[in-house]
Amino acid sequence: MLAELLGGVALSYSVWSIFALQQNYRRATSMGIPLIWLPVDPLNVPFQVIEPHLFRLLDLIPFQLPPFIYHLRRGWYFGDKADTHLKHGPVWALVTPRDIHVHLSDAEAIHSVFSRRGDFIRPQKMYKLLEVYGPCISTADATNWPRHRKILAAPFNEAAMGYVWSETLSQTKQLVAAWTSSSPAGIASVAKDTRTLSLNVLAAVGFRRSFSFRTSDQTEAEKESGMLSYRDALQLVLDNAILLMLVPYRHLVHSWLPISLRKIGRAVADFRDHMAQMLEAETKSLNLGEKGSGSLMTSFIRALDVQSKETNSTSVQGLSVDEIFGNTFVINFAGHDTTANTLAFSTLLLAAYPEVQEWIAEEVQEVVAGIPGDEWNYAELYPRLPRCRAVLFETLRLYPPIMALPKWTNDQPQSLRVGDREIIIPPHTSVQPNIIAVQTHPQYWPEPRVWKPSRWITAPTGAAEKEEMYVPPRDTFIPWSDGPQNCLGVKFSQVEFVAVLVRLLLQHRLVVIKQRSSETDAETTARVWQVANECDAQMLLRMKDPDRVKLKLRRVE
Ligand code: HEM
Repeated sequence: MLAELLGGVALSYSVWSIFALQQNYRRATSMGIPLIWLPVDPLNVPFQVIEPHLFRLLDLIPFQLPPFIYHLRRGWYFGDKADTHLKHGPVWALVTPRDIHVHLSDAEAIHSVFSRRGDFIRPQKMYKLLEVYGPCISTADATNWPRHRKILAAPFNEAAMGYVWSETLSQTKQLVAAWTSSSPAGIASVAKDTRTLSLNVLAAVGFRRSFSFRTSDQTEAEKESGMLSYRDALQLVLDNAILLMLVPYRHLVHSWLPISLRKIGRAVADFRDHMAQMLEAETKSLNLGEKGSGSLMTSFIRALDVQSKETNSTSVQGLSVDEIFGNTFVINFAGHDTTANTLAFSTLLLAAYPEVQEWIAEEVQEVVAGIPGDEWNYAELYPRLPRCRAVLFETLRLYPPIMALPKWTNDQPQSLRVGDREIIIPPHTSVQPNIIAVQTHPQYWPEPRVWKPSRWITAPTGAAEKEEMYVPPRDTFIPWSDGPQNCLGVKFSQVEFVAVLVRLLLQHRLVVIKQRSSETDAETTARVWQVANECDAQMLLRMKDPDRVKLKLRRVE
């Protein structure tokens, strides 16, 4: 009986799929671009659940599978780079029973999509899952997004960047101390340590919660007033973000649940309590006419104030308490693993290429020469470190945390110029600027697959200080997106990254621990390269197993 029922469901689903696929294919044909059909949509949730298991089986099949299988694998963008665009051109589409997904690698067409916010909209329904604590900038509709953006952007100013700089230097100093005293087997986990560093910087800068650095082997949870500390609660929340996006946290506190799930539920509740306490303390301080802590929270509460003062106004101007909580979470979510993963990729690559470390150290030594560490001034030093920024840019070019951005046409057909053609994209169609493709396209980048930070420095003069950053053609480098809805943390992540490199490489070098004494330098480099390029994409691009490479930090005189 059950088998018959399941068979019936499968048959109905197949019939519907064939019918819907045919309809979408007909709609897509009107664009006159190359089309690749898929039997199931990559965004189909049940498919997403079975996808990793399915591919574990498919990978065992010894003969060639039909070509469409390739685009069903999650994170296919990373291995593909610009290959599908080189085969089919700057615009092509995947057609599925559910939708049409247009992919773009033409920089000018991408620019047009980013600039026309009302024509190519952010699919806010897809982002709804981010509302763990409340509505936020990423889920706001077209009317509300400018209000969120204005309030959130205000505190990302130069004063805050100075704080990012000094806090990162202090965190990295502690990281260097921990790494130089690691066991002969090497640093336990570079990737976990860069996550800790990134979280500590966010907590301090965003929310004035300062924590000392601790390595991945120091696992004991800290308590604050009987709750998990701000950092531990947030870490657990972010580590389990995908689960929390699927299961509301109020369902994770029941006593009959396994302790591991209840712990997550507790952490979410504790983090909410921390936010409520911060809100109360900041409100009190502002009501007393004080300046507040100067954190993001201070800024948000000022916005809350605007709203309550304007009760006669019909239009909402500030943020509600739920929106403050929602945005606090989303800033942590958006700023944590993006930066941490980029630091992890760069650390491994720098270790694999000692000559790049020397190149960076040369710049750092020239710039900070004779200035004591506690007087390294952000405004003076940061602009004079283009080589450090070059390492960040080159890493993001090859390893962008978000590989393609989902945009959607509104309820009207949209015309888009791609090269010398004008195409008409049907309403409600997914249009994806293919970030990794445009950043690795040989039309824009020579030796596109080579990690070469020096490509970002123009007219090297030999004197590191006189060098300038290369500015690539518009929208050929877009890891932070572009246009009005670009990343709010662009400068934040750049300042943090540069400060890490300055502190790390001024007097130390990263060294890969050889697997055997006969391993040559070329073999070591190839091994690290392989680990850095075995990636998966859960929500963001990340290395599958970075700890397979063991590093140590050596002091140089
Ligand atoms: C290397 C580091 C980073 C990368 C590559 C990155 C990338 C991106 C991208 C591609 C978007 C656009 C997403 C979309 O349109 O769907 C975005 C948005 C955003 N990012 Fe970042 N990000 C980074 C670091 C940060 C940091 C450090 C923060 C905050 C401290 C941050 C906060 C945000 C916020 C709030 C948005 C939403 C902006 C809006 O909707 O108006 N990001 N980021």
